[in-house]
Amino acid sequence: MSFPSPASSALTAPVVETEGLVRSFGGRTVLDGISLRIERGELFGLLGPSGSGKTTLIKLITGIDRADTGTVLLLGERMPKLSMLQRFGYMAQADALYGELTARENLQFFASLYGLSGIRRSERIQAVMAVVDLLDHLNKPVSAYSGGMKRRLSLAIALLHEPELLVLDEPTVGIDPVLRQSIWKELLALRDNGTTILLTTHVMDEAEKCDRIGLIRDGCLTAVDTPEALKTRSGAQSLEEAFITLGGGERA
Ligand SMILES: Nc1ncnc2c1ncn2[C@@H]1O[C@H](COP(=O)(O)OP(=O)(O)OP(=O)(O)O)[C@@H](O)[C@H]1O
Repeated sequence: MSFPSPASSALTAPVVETEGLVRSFGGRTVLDGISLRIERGELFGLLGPSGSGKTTLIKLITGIDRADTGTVLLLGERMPKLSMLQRFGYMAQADALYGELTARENLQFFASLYGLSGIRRSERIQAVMAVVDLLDHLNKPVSAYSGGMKRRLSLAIALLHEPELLVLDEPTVGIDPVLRQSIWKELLALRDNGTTILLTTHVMDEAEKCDRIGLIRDGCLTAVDTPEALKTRSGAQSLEEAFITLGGGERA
C-alpha cells in the first residue's frame, strides 16, 4: 500500500474545510453548525437572502472573525492564522480603501503587504487594473471614484498577488451589467486556470454560473450541489424556485 506524500496530499486536500461552525452575537445564533468543503479549482457560490449569514461565514473562513465552536481549515491550515493573508485574495463587502490616496497608491500599499515589488509590482498593477477597466483612472484619488469604481478597485486589489484562493463578498454589487459580464468572464477564466473562488451573491443568474452552490438560510446550509442538481432535486424550473423549495420558505 502506498500513501500520498505530504506535497501531493496538500494538492488534493480541500481548499476550504469547515466543521460545525457556530457563531452567535448577543445570544442570537447567526451561524448554526456549518460544515462545508470547497475543492481546489472550484467556483463556489454562497447564495442566501440578506442577513442569512453569508458574510459572517466568509469572515470565519478568512480568519477575520473566530467561531464560538467548530473549525476552519484553509489550504490545510487551521484558521485564524495571520500568515495566511498572503495566500488568498479577499474582497470585503465594504470597500477597505484609502480615499485620500490615488488608486495607484492604494494598489502599491496592498502590493507591499503581499510582498510584491519592482517590475513585478508595476506589471501586476497594470494587469489587474486592465481586468476591471480602470487603467485610465489609476492616478485619481479614490475619494473621486464612484461606488462601482471602488468595488472594481477592491476586486483588482484581491487579484494583485495572483492568489490560489479568491474570496469575494458580493463582488458585483453596484457594477453595471456590461462590466459585470466582463468581470464574470475574468472570474471564469481564473477558475479555468486553477484558481479556487468562493463568492457570495443574492443574484440568481450569477449563482447559475457557479460550479456548486451552497444555499444558506437563517445560518444553516440547507443544500449544497451544482445548480442543475439543485433544480432536479427540487423539481424546479429555475434556481430561484429551487431556492424557495430547498431553502424552506419564500423570503429569498
Ligand atoms: N458583529 C455583529 N454583531 C451583531 N450582529 C451581527 C454582527 N455581524 C453580523 N450580525 C448579524 O448576523 C446576521 C447575519 O449577518 P451577515 O452579514 O452574515 O448576513 P449576510 O447573509 O451576509 O447578509 P447581506 O446579504 O445583507 O450582506 C444578521 O442578522 C446581522 O445583523
